[in-house]
Amino acid sequence: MDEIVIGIIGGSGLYRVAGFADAEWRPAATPWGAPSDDLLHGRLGGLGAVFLPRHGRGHVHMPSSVPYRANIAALKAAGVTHLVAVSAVGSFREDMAPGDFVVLDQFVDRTVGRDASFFGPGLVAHVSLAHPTCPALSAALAGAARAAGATVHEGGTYLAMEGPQFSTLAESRIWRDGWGCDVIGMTAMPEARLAREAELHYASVAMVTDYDSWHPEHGAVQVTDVIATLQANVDRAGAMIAALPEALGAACPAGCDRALEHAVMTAPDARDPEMVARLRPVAGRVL
Ligand SMILES: CSC[C@H]1O[C@H](OP(=O)(O)O)[C@H](O)[C@@H]1O
Ligand SMILES: Nc1ncnc2[nH]cnc12
Repeated sequence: MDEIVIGIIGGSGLYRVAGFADAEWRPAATPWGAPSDDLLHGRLGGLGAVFLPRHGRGHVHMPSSVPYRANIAALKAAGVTHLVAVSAVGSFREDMAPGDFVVLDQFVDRTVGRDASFFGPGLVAHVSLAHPTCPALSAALAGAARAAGATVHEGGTYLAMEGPQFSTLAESRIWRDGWGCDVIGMTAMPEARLAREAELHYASVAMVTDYDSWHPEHGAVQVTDVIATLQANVDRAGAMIAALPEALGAACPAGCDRALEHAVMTAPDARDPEMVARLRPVAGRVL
């Protein structure tokens, strides 16, 4: 296996991580602009590690305006091979309670108008997204979350809504009762799509903060509930991240790092040279 570099995208409430050795914030630039913030480079349990707060320090980016492509491209360019996304979610399930961690394995995308691919006219590619997360990294992440003392659910379907408003009662009921989704948030898409295009091993852990709007015995979600639960969980999230290097080990059986192997459709002589140059930082391996 090539040298592992762990990437962490911190969601709402997770704007910094403690425990990185040799930590240094450094700016980054990509063909898709600047990422949400500088990247925190360091070492974690002997491995290279890079942290990026999805909304920026101080929470300045809306879910709709997070520069998702720049974020994934900057992490890839920083050498990240294994990417863990952390996010806050509402729960559609009684047994996925506030404070619990859910290691996601599926996503339903209800976002609109976000830039969801690195590819485009002049360089067309179609990766598989049937299994959007890396099974080996997800198992390691679940182990790390357990080691940190969290109640962990392995597997869960995340409904990605556009936001920024929370869902109506009718929407909440459709996604829960009709579509069978487990949790809801506003950011995992297009992040998961782009991680796959960038051939990263990708795993996503959702921290449940509320029961969205459907639960008859809980009031509809308010941002104050989300923040209160996140504040109570931030140390646990930090402990999970610290435990990750030791939990890693099993080789990926899914070939996440070769996702582009047969994905590019555009004939070599029909490719737009500018697109090819732009794509090199994320897809250079197959171009
Ligand atoms: C602060 S409540 C709504 C906000 O929280 C989640 O953020 P993230 O996914 O980055 O943890 C949700 O997606 C919304 O952006
Ligand atoms: N109920 C909810 N809906 C969307 N995003 C969320 N983030 C945390 N709770 C949420």
